Amino acid sequence: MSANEQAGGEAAERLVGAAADGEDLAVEAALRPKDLEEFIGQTRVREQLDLVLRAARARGGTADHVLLSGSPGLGKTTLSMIIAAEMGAPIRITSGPAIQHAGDLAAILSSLTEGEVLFLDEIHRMSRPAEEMLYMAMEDFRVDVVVGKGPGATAIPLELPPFTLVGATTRAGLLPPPLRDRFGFTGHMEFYEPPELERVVRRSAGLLGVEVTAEGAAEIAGRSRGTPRIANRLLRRVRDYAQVRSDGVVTRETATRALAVYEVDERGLDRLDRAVLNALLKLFGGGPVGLSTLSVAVGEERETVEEVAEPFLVREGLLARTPRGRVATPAAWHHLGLQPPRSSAGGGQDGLFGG
Ligand SMILES: Nc1ncnc2c1ncn2[C@@H]1O[C@H](COP(=O)(O)OP(=O)(O)OP(=O)(O)O)[C@@H](O)[C@H]1O
Repeated sequence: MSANEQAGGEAAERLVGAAADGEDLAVEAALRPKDLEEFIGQTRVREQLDLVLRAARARGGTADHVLLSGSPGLGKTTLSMIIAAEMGAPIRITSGPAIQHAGDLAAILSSLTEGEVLFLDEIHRMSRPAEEMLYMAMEDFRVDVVVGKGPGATAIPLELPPFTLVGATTRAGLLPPPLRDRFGFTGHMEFYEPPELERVVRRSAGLLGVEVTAEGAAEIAGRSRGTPRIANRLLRRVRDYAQVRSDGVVTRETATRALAVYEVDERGLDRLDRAVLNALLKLFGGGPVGLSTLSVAVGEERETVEEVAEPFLVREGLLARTPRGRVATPAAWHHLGLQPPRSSAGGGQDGLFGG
């Protein structure tokens, strides 16, 4: 298991981790919007996709291949299902890591029906030979199936029905250009704004039969790190709290109390995030400090700090990665209610953050 996967696994266990955990998988199907109209936010991608799909429908053809990039939990799987639904087509779901041999991909491709949507999650993690087979399949709707080995091996061409590939990746930059170029449309999914997440929370509460006030939804939305999956997960934990400790209604107060129990603060930071900031501010005066030293101080693996905690802290403008080490921003001091020391306030010292 790579450091990346390990960190991803850790993330899945966190209440604010963006990767899906077992409970998410069980309830997500019920919470997924079924068409573009119902899909909240992502205005640009939604409008662009709407045009692509309408045009394909008007031509009576199959939609172009679509690449969706963006962090986990932003709705890539949901959008792929919507694409299939809008095209009135069935969908087949698989992922890059599940396709280790070109033969695995050939088996899937050869069983597709005309117009079917093939959703390939984590497309950047496919094996090289499978990737090369995919180039031809995407462009010419044809694959060469190699039979036999060594000098006697022969390639048997196999015609495929036209299909739509929807590829999803957290890192579009990792895709080889020949693969990227074969997608007719690329949609980049952004993190959601709090009002959009508020709508996600209210919609999900409706589907789960949970009563939520506008303030309650806003409180959960503000702690959801721009991610619908996290918003839905926090909603379920707040619902539990509301059922056990109050009258079942999710208000601002129940949300605040429940998320205090789960150690998710008003900005969506959890125990690990705060431990990193605390160490950086209290032990190292705001930095700069090296990643290894910081990790030892927190009692976590280097990879956990770097891949699980830091990306969100950087995104939130609380921590900066500089050539000299990790540095806290003035916002970090403010968030933890601490006063930056005048002379050694991390970036303030060298004017990185304007003193
Ligand atoms: N725009 C949206 N409106 C409402 N709910 C959404 C939206 N986007 C995502 N969700 C909800 O968030 C959950 C996670 O979405 P989804 O599984 O599509 O994310 P993903 O990007 O495919 O994640 P991963 O990369 O981990 O596979 C789903 O339950 C879905 O209901």
